[in-house]
Amino acid sequence: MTSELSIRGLRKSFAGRPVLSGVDLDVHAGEFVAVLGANGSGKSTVLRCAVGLQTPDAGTISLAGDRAAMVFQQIHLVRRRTALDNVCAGALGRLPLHRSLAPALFPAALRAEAMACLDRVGLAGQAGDLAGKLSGGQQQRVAIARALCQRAKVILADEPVSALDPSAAEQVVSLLASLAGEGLAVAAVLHQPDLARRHAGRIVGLHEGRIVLDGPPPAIRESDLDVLYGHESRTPHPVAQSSGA
Ligand SMILES: Nc1ncnc2c1ncn2[C@@H]1O[C@H](COP(=O)(O)OP(=O)(O)OP(=O)(O)O)[C@@H](O)[C@H]1O
Repeated sequence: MTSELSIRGLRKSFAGRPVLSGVDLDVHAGEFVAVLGANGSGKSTVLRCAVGLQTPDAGTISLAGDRAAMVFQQIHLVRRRTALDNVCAGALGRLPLHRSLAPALFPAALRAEAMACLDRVGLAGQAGDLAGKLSGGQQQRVAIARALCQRAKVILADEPVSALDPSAAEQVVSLLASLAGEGLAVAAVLHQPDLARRHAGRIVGLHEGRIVLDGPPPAIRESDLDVLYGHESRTPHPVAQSSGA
């Protein structure tokens, strides 16, 4: 398995308080990793460092491709633009400036690519709808299509379903799993262990800035999750790293 994202010895402190204390994590092509952990355990900081939104104090982050794309809980679409225009925005960084200034100037090839991305998330039929008129789940799928339009091989999603109802959440997590099935490397911070168990190939648990669980869902015991979320005082029993790391 190819490691598309490789994190080694990641450390980060805020105002002298350690938040990450040496995180090692690989995410491979074709893999959907769910990152679980209590509030404040450092999950978002790992993803934000991986995508370059935070600067680590120490450690290395290696990407096989040239970038990772990020999907957030706050979806950040331009509500008054169509779904298609929003997806095109994922490609703005690689357009010449004069082509990027307004949607009417976007090249036809980009529109076609954005359409294909919308099709991958099951929303080709909503391409012309204003983003602000779509449901929350549809908006998150548009944001995922926008990430696909960045042509990244790694998609990192930070609580992508925390604001969605259970049915939309299921759909979005299932979509992330299917994109991994197409060969992308996908990691998502989730606060829903049941969704992680149903859809992820691997669960990684963070506790006080360290990875303390790492394995396929059947290897993760309920008691391990209890410890992760602070229902028990002992540290979780570590699970062996999945193959290929
Ligand atoms: N930019 C920042 N400045 C100061 N402190 C920060 C910053 N970003 C994160 N922190 C702190 O670092 C700790 C870990 O934050 P992080 O967002 O990574 O945790 P998390 O596991 O994603 O939590 P949650 O589940 O609540 O989103 C928290 O105590 C948070 O307040």
